[in-house]
Order: sequence, then structure tokens, then C-alpha cells
Amino acid sequence: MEAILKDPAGAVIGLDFDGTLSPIVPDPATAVIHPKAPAVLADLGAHVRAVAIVTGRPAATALELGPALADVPGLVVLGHYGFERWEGGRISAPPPPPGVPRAEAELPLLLESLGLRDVAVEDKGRAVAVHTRRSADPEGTFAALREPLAKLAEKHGLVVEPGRMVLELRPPGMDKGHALSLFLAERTARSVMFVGDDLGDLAAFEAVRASGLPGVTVCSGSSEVTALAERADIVVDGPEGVVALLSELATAFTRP
Ligand SMILES: O=P(O)(O)OC[C@H]1O[C@H](O[C@H]2O[C@H](CO)[C@@H](O)[C@H](O)[C@H]2O)[C@H](O)[C@@H](O)[C@@H]1O
Repeated sequence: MEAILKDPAGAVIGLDFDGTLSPIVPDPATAVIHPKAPAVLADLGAHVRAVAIVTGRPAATALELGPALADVPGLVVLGHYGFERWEGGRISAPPPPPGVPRAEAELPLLLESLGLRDVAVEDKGRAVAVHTRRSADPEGTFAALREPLAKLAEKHGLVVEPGRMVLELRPPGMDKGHALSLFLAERTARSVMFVGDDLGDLAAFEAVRASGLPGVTVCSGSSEVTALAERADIVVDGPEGVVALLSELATAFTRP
């Protein structure tokens, strides 16, 4: 943190979206960004080298759930764990993986055969997520789905990304750690902070350590995921705590 405070112009701030900038809600479609987050990111962005949101969501969805993000100067959104990039209103991405619609087409029959009718399937275009949060037994359903979904993913050349009451089938070859490392190199960062809440953010924590830069990892704490808090330099209380921390940081940058 000291390096970031001393030399903000060299700092890259990376942030997860769900559970970090946006409070967890039962239905992914009704998630919204914390109301103070866009303004805080804009304040930070005026001082640091770059602010990037690195999310499992499609970049366009993160912007729909946080429309004011589009006005944050210089913001970059790395969607789909880094496969997609939104910057200055434009999205770039590789062609969609053919395995995703094939796996998705097999899901109804698989879920039926397992007797799991109360899960929610989220079609993300380049990935498909199976949510258990609204099931009668979210943890039990999650556990019951792990192996069958791993087999389905393998069959279609995909991998399973586990998250908070969600198992996502997505293409391999990218994760938040790789995405963050590429971004740090691109921006010739001199320091880095990454803030996350979920298992998918562990790779970004590792990238912070592997970068060799002065870095700080922040966990948006919850009772659902403990693995991240165990590895974080700082633990705050959910998105409310994240916004408070970022706001303190932005204020500190303005002090003479
Ligand atoms: O990388 P992230 O920005 O953290 O995105 C990861 C997944 O987030 C979403 O699911 C999570 O948030 C939902 C809304 O609060 C919640 O209902 C769900 O239980 C959480 O797992 C999103 O729906 C997924 O597609 C993302 O991959």
C-alpha cells in the first residue's frame, strides 16, 4: 500500500465485480453495482495509472449492471475472466467457443436425470453458469453437480469454474491471473492492488505476488468464501467495505 500511496501514477487497481463492487443477490440478473462505486472509481482513476474491472461476467453485462461505469475515465473492463475487453465503449473478444452451446443444449436432460429442477441456468454467451443459490439446498445441490458438470465440460473442451453457489462451464486458456499479468505488463505498472471475493480471484492474487511489483491483495469478505481472506493482505466487509477502502485511498491521493 505504501508504494501505491507514494507513487499513484504507477499503480494499477484491479477489481472483481460480483461480491466486490456489487453486493451478492439471489438472482444474478437483478444485481446492481454499489451506488457509490462508479464515483469512487472515477476519483481513483484521476490519480492512478489504470483502473480495471476483471470479472467472470460478460463485459457488457457488468456495464449494464453498473451503467455509470461507462463514464469512469480510462476504465478497462476485462470480461469473461479476461477473454473479453471493453475500453472506451468498444468490446473486443475472440470468436465464441463452439463447446458452450453444445454443453448448454445437454444441460436440461442432465439436470433432469439428476433430479435437480431448482437450479438456474445463466446463458452468458461465451460460457454457461449453473446457479444453486435459489435451490432448496444450495450447498448440497452444488456438491451434487460438481462431478457431472466436470464431465460435461470435459466432453465439450471446457473447464468448470466454481464460484459462490455457481458452477460455470467456460473455455480454458484464460483466468483472472493471466488477464491481470498481461494488463500490468501492458501498462508498465510499478505497483498493483487487486480486490476480489471469490475463488476465481485467487489467480489474480497469485498474479499480484508473481508480478514482483509492490502489491496488495484485498478480500471483500463473506462467510461464504474463506480461502481468499486467508490469502489476503487486507480483509474488508463486503462491497460496503471495498467502497470505503477505495474512497479512503482516493482521499489520501489528494493530500499534499
Ligand atoms: O468475477 P465476478 O465478477 O465475481 O463474477 C462471478 C460470477 O458472478 C455472478 O454470480 C454471483 O453473483 C450473483 C449476483 O449477486 C449471485 O446470485 C451468484 O450466487 C454469485 O455466484 C454471475 O452470475 C456469474 O455469471 C459470474 O461468473
